[in-house]
Amino acid sequence: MPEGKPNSAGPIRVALLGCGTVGTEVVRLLTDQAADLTARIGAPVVLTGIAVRKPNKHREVPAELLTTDAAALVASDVDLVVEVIGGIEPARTLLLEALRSGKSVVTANKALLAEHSAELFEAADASGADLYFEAAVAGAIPLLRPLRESLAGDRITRVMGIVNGTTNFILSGMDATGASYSETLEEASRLGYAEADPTADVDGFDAASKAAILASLAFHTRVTASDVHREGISAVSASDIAAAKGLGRTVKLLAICERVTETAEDGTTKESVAARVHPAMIPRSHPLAGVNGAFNAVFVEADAAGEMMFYGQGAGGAPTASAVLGDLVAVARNRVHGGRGPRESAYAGLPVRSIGQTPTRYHISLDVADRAGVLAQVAAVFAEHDVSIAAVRQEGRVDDASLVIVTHAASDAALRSTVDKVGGLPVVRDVVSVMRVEGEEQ
Ligand SMILES: NC(=O)C1=CN([C@@H]2O[C@H](COP(=O)(O)OP(=O)(O)OC[C@H]3O[C@@H](n4cnc5c(N)ncnc54)[C@H](O)[C@@H]3O)[C@@H](O)[C@H]2O)C=CC1
Ligand SMILES: N[C@@H](CC=O)C(=O)O
Ligand code: NA
Repeated sequence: MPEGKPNSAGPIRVALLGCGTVGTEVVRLLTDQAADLTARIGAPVVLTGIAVRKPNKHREVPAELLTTDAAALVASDVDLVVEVIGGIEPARTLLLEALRSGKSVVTANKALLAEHSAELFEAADASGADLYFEAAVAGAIPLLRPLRESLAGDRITRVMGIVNGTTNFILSGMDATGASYSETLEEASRLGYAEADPTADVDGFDAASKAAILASLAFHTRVTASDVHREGISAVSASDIAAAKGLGRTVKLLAICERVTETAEDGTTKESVAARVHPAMIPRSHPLAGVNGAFNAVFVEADAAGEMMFYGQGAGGAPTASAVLGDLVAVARNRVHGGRGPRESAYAGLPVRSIGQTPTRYHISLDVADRAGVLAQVAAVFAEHDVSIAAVRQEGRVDDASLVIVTHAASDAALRSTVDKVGGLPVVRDVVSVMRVEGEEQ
């Protein structure tokens, strides 16, 4: 259907690709809320087929709609394709096919969007179809629509928060009850929070994809997952959590997307963007410290609006399906009444900086010999590498002591070589914990 042309012909015909945790809930909401959806859209929604891989698996969905031929379903007479399969292929090929033939797409697939949004948007533009993906970042929380639409008149400078429910569930469990990493991960999978391969969660790939999507929207620049510095939580130990607690902090996996403005000597300014995902210690008084379980929370800072916080359920079948349905209604309304949602906006084309160019603060906890001069030796190594110390705490025990150091902002490379050298000092028994620090005054 050409762009903007209203569909007064009848119902909105929808194909659903995938029927796992999210897909099942999408079908439930479409069924339970059919009358309200019809009233809100101005036309009934008809689910014409559900593409699955295992048709004999028990599901609470109409069996007669199931098909294993996703390509044929996409090629059939539908207005809208909802994709909740996940992963790159076959989702990419199916959605390109749908968009090229003028069918609008709603997807929750952050992995795909963080790698292939350019070709997906190109295909959507060529046919005048819509591409909506609110569920792809922070589950139920309306975040992408505010960035794409509500804040389109402002200048966003920073987007920072917790965007992965599984890792937040694990870290808050470790912090609150000392629960083990593996037990909590199993529970997160059972509750439908984790990705099909939970490595995507714990190694930070999922959060990095989300950071790429957020940075692209916030800074009108194409940022892909490979542009995002990524560290997961698999190296976060019970000692890190204990060290954080001892300092009135907690550990969270953060996604941080920043607009960086540098002023040259001649007064000219140069802008770039930086995006990173890593565990960080934050003060327990910080609003993100109280975000527990599978909840997500994201701060957005913009020049005119100031600071905003978006909070809610970031994972799980029903919360994610809520976001999918919201997009489905928006796209269906566009079909019924004419018009089209926003296109990709990558006009700014800002360069993306590497983490090496983005200084951060660090917490380092060392087991050291309890003897005079240890602090001086350790401090000398920091000075030698130009890593400035902001605070030091030393606690003596009978024959050894712990030394906790918090640095001022330092580059990743400088910090790594400092820690390597400090770890080799004869007076240092063990480097107990090294972690970035966020959310405090510099
Ligand atoms: N579970 C959650 O909390 C959230 C998930 N998402 C995203 O939503 C998407 C779906 O996630 P879940 O429902 O949790 O995953 P899931 O693994 O529970 O469901 C995916 C389903 O797709 C099926 N599938 C795989 N290949 C297929 C194919 N070729 N044709 C038809 N079906 C196929 C699988 O058998 C599975 O049943 C993913 O992109 C995920 O990243 C986004 C936000 C939250
Ligand atoms: N696996 C993801 C699901 C939602 O995006 C998460 O844990 O956040
Ligand atoms: Na969302």
